[in-house]
Amino acid sequence: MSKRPRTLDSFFSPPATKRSRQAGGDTSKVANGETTPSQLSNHPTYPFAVPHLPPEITDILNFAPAQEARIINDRPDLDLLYFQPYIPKEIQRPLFDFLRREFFFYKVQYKIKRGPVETQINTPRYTTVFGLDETSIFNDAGEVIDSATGKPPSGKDAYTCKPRPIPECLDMLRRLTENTTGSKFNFALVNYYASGADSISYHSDDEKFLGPDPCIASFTLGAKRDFLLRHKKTPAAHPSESQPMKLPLASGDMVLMRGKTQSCWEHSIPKRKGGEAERGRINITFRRAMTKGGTANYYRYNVGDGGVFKWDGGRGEMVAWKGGETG
Ligand SMILES: O=C(O)CCC(=O)C(=O)O
Ligand SMILES: [Fe+2]
Repeated sequence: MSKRPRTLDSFFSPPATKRSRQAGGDTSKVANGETTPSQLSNHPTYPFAVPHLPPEITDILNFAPAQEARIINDRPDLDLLYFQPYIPKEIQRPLFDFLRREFFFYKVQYKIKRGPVETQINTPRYTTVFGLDETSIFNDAGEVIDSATGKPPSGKDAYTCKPRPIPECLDMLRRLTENTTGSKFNFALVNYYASGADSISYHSDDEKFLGPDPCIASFTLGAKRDFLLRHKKTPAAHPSESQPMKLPLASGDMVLMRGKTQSCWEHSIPKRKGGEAERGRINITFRRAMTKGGTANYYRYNVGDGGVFKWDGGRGEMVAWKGGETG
């Protein structure tokens, strides 16, 4: 476990002593009815601190997975575990509301060049990311250090992005997922699909920096959305290339994609008109990146260089965060 990123919660958090309710203080109920200031995860790379999950959620999250997994491996090269659900029913909504309210999100834009043609891409969903690949860890002061030498990576080994530790509220789910699956994860990617117009097009998460046959755990909270899977094109033209498999992912569900799923299949969340999708959906994927290239890639495409967005409960939408107040 020495190579896991640290969350620095004890370093930056207020003391855990119980106090009476303070005006404007960040409070959460405890079992005996008293309130205590929420503990916070913070780091110089965060625009604002992220509270720990309240005990009403953690007490029940500890019972996850709520159901045993169904194995889906009856199509060529496909290997999935499908937990319906993984997150217990009582906390699906509170956990969705908490994560949507407390995270900072981004709307990443970038250009791709195919031959002479440059195309502007506007990512059709909100994203955010936390984690650090296997070559480095966070020390107790929150600095990135080389996993082997304990020194800050420098020269050609230095990071050009600013890696962020996984906040405790997500790290608890990461640890549970490691226990359930026996796999290790050092990255958490978060997508927020605000409406049916938000989507992710067909792709596979088969980058070299994840190593061969990566194992990826993918959680749904909030609105149900269809998850489509199709086999990549082959000379044999499998029926699974033209007839995608559809999993209607509901709040609390988790799909573990493993084996040859990434190398041989693609997946997507297509756009949908109206209905439940308008209520918003959070997707969390836990992954394990092996090289610095993975860290650079994940921050480029999930944080980018644009502004911060934060959920505005009054307006019921993500709004550009002005800085200063942490809502
Ligand atoms: O939202 C989902 O369920 C899928 C997200 C996904 O495929 C990705 O982030 O790579
Ligand atoms: Fe994906």
